[in-house]
Amino acid sequence: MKIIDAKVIVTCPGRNFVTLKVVTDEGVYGIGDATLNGREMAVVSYLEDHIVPCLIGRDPQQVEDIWQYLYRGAYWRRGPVTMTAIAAVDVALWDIKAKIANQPLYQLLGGKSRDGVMVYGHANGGDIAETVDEVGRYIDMGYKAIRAQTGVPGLPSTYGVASEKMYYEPADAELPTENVWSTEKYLNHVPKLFQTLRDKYGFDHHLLHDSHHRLTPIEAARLGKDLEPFRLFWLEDTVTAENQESFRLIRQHTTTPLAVGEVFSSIFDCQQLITEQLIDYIRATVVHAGGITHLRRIANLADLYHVRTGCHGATDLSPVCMGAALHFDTWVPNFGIQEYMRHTPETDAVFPHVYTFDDGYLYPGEVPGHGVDIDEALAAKYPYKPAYLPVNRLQDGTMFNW
Ligand SMILES: O=C(O)[C@@H](O)[C@@H](O)[C@H](O)[C@H](O)CO
Ligand SMILES: [Mg+2]
Repeated sequence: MKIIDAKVIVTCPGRNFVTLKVVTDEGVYGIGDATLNGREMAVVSYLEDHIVPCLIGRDPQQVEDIWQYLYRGAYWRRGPVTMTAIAAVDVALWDIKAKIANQPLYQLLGGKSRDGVMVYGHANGGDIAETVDEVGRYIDMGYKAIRAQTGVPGLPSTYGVASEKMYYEPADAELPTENVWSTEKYLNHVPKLFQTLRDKYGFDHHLLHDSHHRLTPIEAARLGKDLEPFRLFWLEDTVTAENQESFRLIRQHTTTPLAVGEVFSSIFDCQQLITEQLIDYIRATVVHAGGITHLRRIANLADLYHVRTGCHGATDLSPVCMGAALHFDTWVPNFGIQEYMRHTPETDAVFPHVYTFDDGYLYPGEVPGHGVDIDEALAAKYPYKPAYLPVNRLQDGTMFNW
């Protein structure tokens, strides 16, 4: 079997997605997500100009060898653009391999470790009252785990709070919008949200929160301690994790479980966090961390250190990524939870899929492959539309983390 074509499909059904379709001489094809929110066209070029020419003529069944070729052969290793491009190839090849085997992808990874994949949804509100109502709505939809994000008094905007409740889309402008941030206001407010949530709903549901890279280690330690009475499932992205050692300080002060890693692109981004047990959940996912082949390596390392998976699953990761991640989640022994920020009906129409949601769990489906396709004709109706993620400044104008 040989790869005879590999095309990059850019579509924007409400937001941009980049998809790689790998076609073989026997008619079987596989698809992979290559979406990097706000930097999509960098991955398009990396694929079209530097990877696709190297794929033509290769045997698509050599998933590992092609991964190694694209990683070691790049010379300039790692980084989000490189690893997202490699991920798209990897997922497409796993899709082909499972179709050839006439098996759902999870069977090729080692079979089911669980029937359903527990997911968490995103409840958000402009203030505590609205956020509490939104959490109630997710409970009514059957979710066992809900992330709660609320507006902060005195701040015009904050991460994770949007007018559109079901489909949060942060890439909101053709050039980056400038948000304003105050850690002091945020730290004073968030504990009140979780106090109110626990008072109203008790402890029968998992609650999660995302600080979105905006704290220093000692601030993260303070927030973790303040939230301990509310027993969060996890507190996410407290501190940017380029300096993995900085998580030692947080760990010394709080038992609130820590999650990090949605921006990680390789095992080296989290090796110390995992081996020193500085985190409880690793958020890396198939589309940005080198595909299933590399994510398995991360999960296997994490398993040795009691760290569980918590794959990223925001709206800007396409249904192709979600489908592949669900097969990974169905297999991985040290599964924690899967993020599930739903896609719009427009997006779902471009990416027909067999995965289903029921009572707080996602199910990958039983068709051969990862169970997601792309309607190329429909995709062509939605041309690329430049969109940037916002940037963040402190109230004195200092550039900060978004
Ligand atoms: O945990 C999350 O889902 C967030 O951190 C994301 O919404 C993130 O902001 C986006 O994926 C960025 O494109
Ligand atoms: Mg996050």
